[in-house]
Amino acid sequence: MSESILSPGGARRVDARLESAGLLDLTMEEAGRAVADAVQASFPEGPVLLLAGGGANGGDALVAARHLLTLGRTVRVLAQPSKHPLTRLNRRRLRATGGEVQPLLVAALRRASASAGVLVDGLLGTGFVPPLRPALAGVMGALNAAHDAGVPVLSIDLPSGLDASSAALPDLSVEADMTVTLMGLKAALLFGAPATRAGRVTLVPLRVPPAWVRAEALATRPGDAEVAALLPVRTTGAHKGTAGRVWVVGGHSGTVGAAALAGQGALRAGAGLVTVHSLADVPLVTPELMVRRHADWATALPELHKGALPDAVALGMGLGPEAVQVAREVLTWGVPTVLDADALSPELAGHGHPQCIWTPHPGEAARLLGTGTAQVTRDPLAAARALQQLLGGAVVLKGGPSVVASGGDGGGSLTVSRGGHPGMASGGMGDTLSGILAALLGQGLDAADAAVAGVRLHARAGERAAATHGYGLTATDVSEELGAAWRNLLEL
Ligand SMILES: NC(=O)C1=CN([C@@H]2O[C@H](COP(=O)(O)OP(=O)(O)OC[C@H]3O[C@@H](n4cnc5c(N)ncnc54)[C@H](OP(=O)(O)O)[C@@H]3O)[C@@H](O)[C@H]2O)[C@@H](O)CC1
Ligand SMILES: Nc1ncnc2c1ncn2[C@@H]1O[C@H](COP(=O)(O)OP(=O)(O)O)[C@@H](O)[C@H]1O
Repeated sequence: MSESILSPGGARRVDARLESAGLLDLTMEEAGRAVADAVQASFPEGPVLLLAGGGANGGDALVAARHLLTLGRTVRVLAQPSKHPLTRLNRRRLRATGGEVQPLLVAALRRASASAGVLVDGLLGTGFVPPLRPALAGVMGALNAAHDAGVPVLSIDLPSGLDASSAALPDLSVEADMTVTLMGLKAALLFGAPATRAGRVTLVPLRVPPAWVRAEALATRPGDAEVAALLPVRTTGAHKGTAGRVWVVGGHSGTVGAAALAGQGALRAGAGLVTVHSLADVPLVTPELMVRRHADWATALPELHKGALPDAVALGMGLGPEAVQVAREVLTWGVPTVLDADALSPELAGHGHPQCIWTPHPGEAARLLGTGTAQVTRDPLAAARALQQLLGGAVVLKGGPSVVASGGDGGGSLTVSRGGHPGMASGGMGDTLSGILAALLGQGLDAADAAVAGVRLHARAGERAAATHGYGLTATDVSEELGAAWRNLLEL
């Protein structure tokens, strides 16, 4: 199922709608109950120590405490004073059902955590506005010390101290083993170092009208069944000429492998016929690949243009200094084109067309946007959107996970890919992706669908290959798993 990614502002606007419908109390009840169920399922032993901040995140913790009491757990709650009406109401409800609430003091936290079976972090959620005030810094330090001493930590909505919409790690944040996030995912749970603070993330969608959440979503994360529905389907009469003819334009002295890997990726992603065009000698990594060596691009490109054009092109992988010039000319053909590596230049802005897919990693994205890599990785969703506006077509901002931005009416769409594996951080992995994307374009998908499906296929193949090769994963290993990955997606 597709999941929404919410900004703090978006979450607040949904809350406001719930409040005006008189439903916010019920939603907090549902959230707190889901937290209690998660504690019960994942940390069934020992006393539960809950820390409640003054906002609704603390309110969720107080509701959870009440449900845990009714489940027979030993519960201890340390809470900050609160002005939030629902949080105050739930503090009264907890007391009325026999629960005790004590002030949130560092010394009390240290004492209580020594015997706790699990610590529930309900200090700060999406309402946190950095920088952290010193009073809570001591509490969070003691909480992290308890975690380091072996007490498992479950965070509500997101680890306290993280800015929900940022992939930059603050100086101090809670380190959780598990995060129960509510209504939608948060960027901080998906990208960069903050995501590593969250532990295992479980999304509790809450029974909120889905249209309210969708209307506020920054981006979505499609489920595998939705991705599978995008994949091309062949009739029994399919032949190599109808399964997509792909050209790879790339390779240069010293980087010929890049073009070969893209060709291999295209073949394994179902392209009927794949030809690598290069000025260098490209290794025939697989005999099914066709390779044409040209003397120079100035002669080769007009000649190629006179003949039958392919269904898709992947361009730029190891292509070298002439990449921009070559890309400019190939883009005039109007053929669906993937632009990668050396073809990712700001000089090409305005030269693309709607059936282009641009595939920068964060360093290339920074070069395209005229900014720094840190700025791209701090907010990959904003960077992907800005790249799409600059370049048009679809943009894949690569990473773990990758973001796909595409244009269209109503501002286009942003999606975040699932899965992948850190073993995919090895040279050539992006070349394989370019070949996959070109293969999907060649089989008739439009740029937006090819980007979403291709990125997931690549990630799934990476997961499969990593099960055998771990961190020793190569791009070739990933290519070899593409057929099985495709079948996996269809079987879900
Ligand atoms: N529909 C949903 O998704 C639902 C969401 N729900 C939950 O609501 C949560 C959002 O709640 P929220 O808006 O009340 O904010 P929250 O995260 O508790 O933070 C506010 C508290 O933090 C404090 N504080 C702020 N900045 C600070 C700083 N720099 N340093 C120190 N303190 C700081 C601030 O203090 P104050 O400024 O008031 O003095 C106040 O006490 C959300 O994450 C989810 O858990 C559920 O209830 C069910 C429905
Ligand atoms: N930690 C990770 N988790 C998931 N995918 C990853 C990870 N690291 C790299 N990848 C994927 O591997 C590919 C690397 O691309 P790129 O950096 O362009 O490699 P190259 O230029 O060597 O071909 C991208 O598709 C990226 O999403």
